[in-house]
Amino acid sequence: MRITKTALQTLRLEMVHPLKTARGTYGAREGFVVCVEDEEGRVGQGEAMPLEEFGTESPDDCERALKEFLDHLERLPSPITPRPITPRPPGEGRGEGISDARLDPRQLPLPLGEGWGEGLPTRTPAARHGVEQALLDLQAQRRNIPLSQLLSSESRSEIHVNALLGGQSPEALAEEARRAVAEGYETLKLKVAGRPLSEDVARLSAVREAVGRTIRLRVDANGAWTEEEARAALETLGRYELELCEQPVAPENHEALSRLSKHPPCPLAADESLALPHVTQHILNHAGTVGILVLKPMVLGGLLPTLALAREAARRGLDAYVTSSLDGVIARAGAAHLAAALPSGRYASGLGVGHLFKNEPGSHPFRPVRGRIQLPRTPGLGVN
Ligand SMILES: O=C(O)CCC(=O)c1ccccc1C(=O)O
Ligand SMILES: [Mg+2]
Repeated sequence: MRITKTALQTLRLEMVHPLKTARGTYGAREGFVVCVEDEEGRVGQGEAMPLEEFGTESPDDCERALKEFLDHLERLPSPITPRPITPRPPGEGRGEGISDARLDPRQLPLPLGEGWGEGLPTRTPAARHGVEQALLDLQAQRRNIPLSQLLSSESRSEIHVNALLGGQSPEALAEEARRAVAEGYETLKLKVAGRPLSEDVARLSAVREAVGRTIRLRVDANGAWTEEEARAALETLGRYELELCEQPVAPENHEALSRLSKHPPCPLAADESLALPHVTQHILNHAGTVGILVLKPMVLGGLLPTLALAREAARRGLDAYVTSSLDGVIARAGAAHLAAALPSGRYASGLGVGHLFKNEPGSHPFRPVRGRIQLPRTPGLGVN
């Protein structure tokens, strides 16, 4: 494979209503679309949508890094020859499109191995994500298989997604929750914390009352509770039967996560913590810190490093699910292919956010229907 042409475009995503989280309020998102073309005229697409407060580079650093990556790709003296993907022998667990050895950063099948320093895979994870995704799209197209199949030969054909409830008042939330359930969603997610606990109790109880007991409810505190607040909040909110809570306390505070996990009213999931490599290592090495990882490919530096982390987590008995970081269709499409290729599909993915954007394309395969995304069977990413 030879890259004959590359292109970089800016992408601005306006939100219909600002999304309020305990970490900040998002009115718009800004990033880049990367295109790479091979010698036969196929085009691969990737997205870089930095989210600095979640540990990615700034938009300026992202743009600089993208230009460097693309310049490097165009100047490669010899064609990139991705090594053939060897199927795993039967009886060795899940079949893997990409074998574990090739997920080692130094063995990446793409010319993106450099820049993996200490800690984070790269100091510019969003840029790396964009370029890697475009190259993977191209690679899957050349092999005539969907991206999910390139990532795992046993990828699932559909994934479940959660509805993200953006409402503030109990009434607005209850209405949104009813609509989501009527549409077919079985898992709902609600942002909590950053407000008095009594408000969150009223909000959660309104949602639980609106949807009944069979619907899974997850909450996300975005790291805003102190350990004591988290203990009280989880105990109180836990009465409404929570599927899990994302990031109850500050990302670096793995001691608090471990203590909270001792008698948890619901399972705990690490999200922002995974932007801190030493905390991720701690979580992997110490069973019982948290049971679930929330994987954001944009923060983790791409689909392959994220898949490597998910497999490592599975080997250590941890579960994981994929969410976007409020990305555009291209990045969500990549994340959906990845979600289909994860070792476990037990937890719904956080990829149902398209309706939050003003300029979301009208019809595409990654818009959830009845709370599910059917992965397209077309080669590559499946986005035009
Ligand atoms: O999980 C979802 O449904 C949407 C993703 C989401 O909540 C999110 C979006 C942007 C930044 C952070 C987060 C988060 O999960 O904390
Ligand atoms: Mg979260």
